[in-house]
Amino acid sequence: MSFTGAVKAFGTVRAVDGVDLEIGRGETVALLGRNGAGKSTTISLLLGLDEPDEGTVALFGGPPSAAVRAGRVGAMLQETRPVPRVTVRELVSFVAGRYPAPLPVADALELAGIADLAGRRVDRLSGGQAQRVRFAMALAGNPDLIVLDEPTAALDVEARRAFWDSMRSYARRGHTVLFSTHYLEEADAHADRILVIDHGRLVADGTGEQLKRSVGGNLVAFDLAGRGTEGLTLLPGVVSVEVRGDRALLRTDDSDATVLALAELGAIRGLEVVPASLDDAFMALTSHVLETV
Ligand SMILES: Nc1ncnc2c1ncn2[C@@H]1O[C@H](COP(=O)(O)OP(=O)(O)OP(=O)(O)O)[C@@H](O)[C@H]1O
Repeated sequence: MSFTGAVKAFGTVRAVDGVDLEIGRGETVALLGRNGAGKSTTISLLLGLDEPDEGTVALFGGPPSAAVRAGRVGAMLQETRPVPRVTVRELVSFVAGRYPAPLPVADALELAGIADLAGRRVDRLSGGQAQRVRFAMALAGNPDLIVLDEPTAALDVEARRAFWDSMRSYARRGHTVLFSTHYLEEADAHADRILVIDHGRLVADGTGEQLKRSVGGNLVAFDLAGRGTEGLTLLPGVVSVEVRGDRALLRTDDSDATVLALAELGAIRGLEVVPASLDDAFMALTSHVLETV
């Protein structure tokens, strides 16, 4: 699949703002971003539910709508209205029947971990169960590509684990998987490749390790104790500055130099130096340097 200079705007909001992207067959890719970053809009373009205002989006070498019509794509989107009075098995069978070479329904239910719910009515399921039914619907056609928009949003820890196991088994069969998430840990644990999107732009593309390395370093935190944040971005080593309550968090690629400079300023109350975590890496990629508060 590819995006070439893709733009999608809603009024003045550029939800997708010039994205260039290639994803190969068999990759498991996470689309990572905060609320409103542009993940769902990217997915809509990919599925042909929306047209780009500029640029192009291609899926299996043609327009997304053609790939979807040919049954090559399965999707699990955030909002799907429950269909009353049908059972899980009926619903998944119905979806499978619209594809040229579907999985046996029992396999789709098994893969999604809901074999035991087959006879239950879909409008009487818990949020987590309904989520897994949507996953079974996405798998049902045995598509080459499966697209999952925040697939674990309604799941508890146990169900999440089961979900990722299922997703992995599906990916191991050689299928391409693209999922969106807010959680870097999830992306790192379950994707070969992470695309970080912020304000509609791709700000990083690589493995979890690569992301950590590219924005690594340390975090130096201290109590502001009422002082301002002016000039902190200019201190040696400092890459970005964030303020949480009365604490300043400086991301630095030279913590020794940063700490020495802070000491000279007398700004060492509650000083801490910790290695940047994956979450810090994500913050650094998607938060903007604060000059002042
Ligand atoms: N149909 C629409 N009309 C107007 N604005 C929209 C529409 N769809 C999305 N937007 C705006 O485009 C931006 C990107 O939204 P999008 O839903 O793609 O983000 P997201 O990363 O999926 O967020 P979330 O994690 O909250 O689902 C947001 O500012 C959103 O308000």
